[in-house]
Amino acid sequence: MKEVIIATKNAGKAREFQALLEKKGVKVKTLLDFPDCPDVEETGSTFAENARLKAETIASYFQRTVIADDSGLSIDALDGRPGVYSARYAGEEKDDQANIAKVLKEMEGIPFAKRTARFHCALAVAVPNERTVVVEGTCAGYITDAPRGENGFGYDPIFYVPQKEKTMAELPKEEKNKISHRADALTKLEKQWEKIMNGESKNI
Ligand SMILES: O=P(O)(O)OP(=O)(O)OP(=O)(O)OC[C@H]1O[C@@H](n2cnc3c(O)ncnc32)[C@H](O)[C@@H]1O
Ligand SMILES: [Mg+2]
Repeated sequence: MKEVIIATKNAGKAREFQALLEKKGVKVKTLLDFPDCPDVEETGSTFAENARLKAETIASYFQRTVIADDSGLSIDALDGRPGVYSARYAGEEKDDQANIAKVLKEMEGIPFAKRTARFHCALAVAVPNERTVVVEGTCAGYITDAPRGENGFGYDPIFYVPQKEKTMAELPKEEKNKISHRADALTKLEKQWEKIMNGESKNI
């Protein structure tokens, strides 16, 4: 079975990539399998820049093809925040509960119709010494006024998906994986997938 390294230390993302890529017959390794792997500082100002930074650093570390995911939540009423700071919105500990609490506090009193938001996912595919490819996916919804559901990770319990009438955390994982920003971004790599798996990104 072919194998790909996803440059993430986020266990929630790791589970989703495992499920999404299993369907393509690809085995996923993540940085959770390589505890000595260096941390990459996310100094970019966009999801795309950060995804590229993570993918290129880790591809050069392993001298192998690596895919990185930089993602987050943009809320219109908060001028796009938490945005690229989604993981650390309430502090360096990357605490999902604290991040959710901070968002809900900032959204107090805002009516449902103005609680529009969007998940973003940038995926960067880096092959050592070749051109990096970056694609982006999104998923639109609304911020609830309280968390609901146990599935998923991160901001899923407060992200309401109107076409499902549920929060992302109330959806079974198979359902999330059909509509998520991550699934949308992966679709955009569909045509190049064979080349990526053969490490030929310059020909993409
Ligand atoms: O950088 P890596 O190691 O991949 O892990 P991370 O958790 O730091 O990941 P990001 O820098 O991309 O930050 C993304 C944050 O956005 C949130 N997020 C991303 N995708 C999400 C999803 O599908 N559902 C809910 N929240 C999500 C979640 O809080 C993440 O911590
Ligand atoms: Mg990160």
